[in-house]
Amino acid sequence: MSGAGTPDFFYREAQRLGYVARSAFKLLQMQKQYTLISPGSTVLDLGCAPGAWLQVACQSLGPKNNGGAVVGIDIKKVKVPSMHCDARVQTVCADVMNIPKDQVRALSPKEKGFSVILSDMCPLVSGITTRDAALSAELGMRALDLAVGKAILSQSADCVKESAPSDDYNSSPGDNGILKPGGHLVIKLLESEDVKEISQICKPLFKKASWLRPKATRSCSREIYLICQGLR
Ligand SMILES: C[S@@+](CC[C@H](N)C(=O)[O-])C[C@H]1O[C@@H](n2cnc3c(N)ncnc32)[C@H](O)[C@@H]1O
Repeated sequence: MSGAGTPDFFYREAQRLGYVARSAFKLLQMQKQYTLISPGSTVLDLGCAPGAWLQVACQSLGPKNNGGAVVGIDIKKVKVPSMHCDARVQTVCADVMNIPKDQVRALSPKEKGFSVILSDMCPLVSGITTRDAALSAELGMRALDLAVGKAILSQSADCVKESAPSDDYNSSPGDNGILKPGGHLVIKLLESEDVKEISQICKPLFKKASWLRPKATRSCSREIYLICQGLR
């Protein structure tokens, strides 16, 4: 709903087209601009409730005989929407900050990892701008850690900081990510100084990293998406 209590354009469109939330239009715009999901993609959707991105991701896989899979994780229990989703979509209720990486990998087809990782996770907004941005950056860094693994992340973070390895990214050699080479990663963040640092960490890891503020973003929101394409 819009601020005045009247449904806005994207809310009405979501209702008309059978999407469970207006956020569907954010992923639809990303698909149109970047074609992140293709027939046969294996998609991990972090923070998937209520399920609009699950719907768009499944639609983007095309007909069932193209194969592919969509796995959603949310701290809330999510029922797979009946519209626009099929048996290729499954959801798991878990805290992404705590679930072991191997457990997430085990959810991918043949445990081979994912070709697309989407994070639309956001913290419960307190209204304290710096606190909300810091929590959002933590969720974003966790998505990046799941994607590329702490080993690679610590190297890239050290290059950015030009300092000793950060304790946050201490790694073991076997700590690999679950995003396949060539894969794509989307991270939602709330604007702050931290987001610049996250994009600096991502740039050398991917062929391309760009920012997008989708048209469906509410004007009062500070959210912005980092679109990372083609894991090296
Ligand atoms: C903006 S909503 C996602 C909307 C979703 N992309 C859609 O289109 O339906 C953000 C979600 O992130 C989830 N979330 C926040 N922190 C999380 C965490 N640590 N683990 C799992 N989910 C989390 C919230 O429960 C919430 O459902």
